[in-house]
Amino acid sequence: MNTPPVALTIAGSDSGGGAGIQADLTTFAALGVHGASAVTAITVQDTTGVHDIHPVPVGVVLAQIECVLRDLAPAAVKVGMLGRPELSEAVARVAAAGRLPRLVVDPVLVSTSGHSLAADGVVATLREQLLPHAHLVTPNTDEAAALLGTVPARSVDEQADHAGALLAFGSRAVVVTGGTVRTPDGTERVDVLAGPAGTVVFRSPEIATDNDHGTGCTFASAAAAFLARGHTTHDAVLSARGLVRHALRTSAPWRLGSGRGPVAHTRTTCFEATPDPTNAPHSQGAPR
Ligand SMILES: Nc1ncnc2c1ncn2[C@@H]1O[C@H](COP(=O)(O)OP(=O)(O)OP(=O)(O)O)[C@@H](O)[C@H]1O
Ligand SMILES: Cc1ncc(COP(=O)(O)O)c(N)n1
Repeated sequence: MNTPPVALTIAGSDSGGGAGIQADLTTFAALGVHGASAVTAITVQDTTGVHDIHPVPVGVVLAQIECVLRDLAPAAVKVGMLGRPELSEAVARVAAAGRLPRLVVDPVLVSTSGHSLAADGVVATLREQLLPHAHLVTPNTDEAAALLGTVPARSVDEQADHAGALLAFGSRAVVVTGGTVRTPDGTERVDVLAGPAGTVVFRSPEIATDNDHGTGCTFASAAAAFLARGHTTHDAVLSARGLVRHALRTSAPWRLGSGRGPVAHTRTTCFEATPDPTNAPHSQGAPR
């Protein structure tokens, strides 16, 4: 049996298992990637919300990162909740030293349940210190607006403008997720990828579900896992969308918890076997 590629997630723990480290590790496992982790914070969290946050000391987070980098040589790294500007700065220093390969940055600021997951100053340190070293940045429309100091995109064109504007902070590619467009046939979900070779718009029908806690973490960690497996940025984004859509469809009828339930990370192993005609890019010019 071949040795699996390794991916490292630097993220917070979600005790409810829907987002954060728990979503990342189950997603890595579903994609045949060995998952290593550096826990940045322990959140007291369930499907109804975030009830408390206990930050892990910066030195302890760095020690976890160091020993994983030394021993396991990850092929890709995903960064989620950092929570504090001093931790963003510390992780950015490791990235600036060129030690975080194929770095996927999910700029986690607020949970689906509406709780702040980032203190003042995190937006500025992400933008100025971490983003320049990222291979791919995966903000949703609200996070993109916060990073740009503007209001969330209201159209696909504005979403594409925001993705392009975020590229100016120095990352190789940016995908702004979570746009919605109403058509005569219903609502579509739109993600816009901008990179060195142009802009690609992905549009697919919305999947009706209350179980969407953790979509952003699952998307970003799936993209990191596909990059670790050698996919191009465009193909990693396309496949990550496919995985999230499969997870949303599978869990749509489930009832887990009394709030917004988690997507079905555990049922994503065979999603590649099922071609998904609803997941295709709308325009060409893919970043490589
Ligand atoms: N109801 C849905 N139907 C189809 N696709 C969805 C739905 N909800 C989210 N997605 C997709 O999930 C992926 C993650 O994007 P999303 O914008 O939800 O991240 P996020 O807001 O950061 O998530 P989180 O809730 O974890 O913060 C994107 O590809 C997005 O299009
Ligand atoms: C530890 C942690 N990391 C990230 C999120 C964001 O995910 P969501 O927006 O789905 O709540 C979260 N809720 N908790």
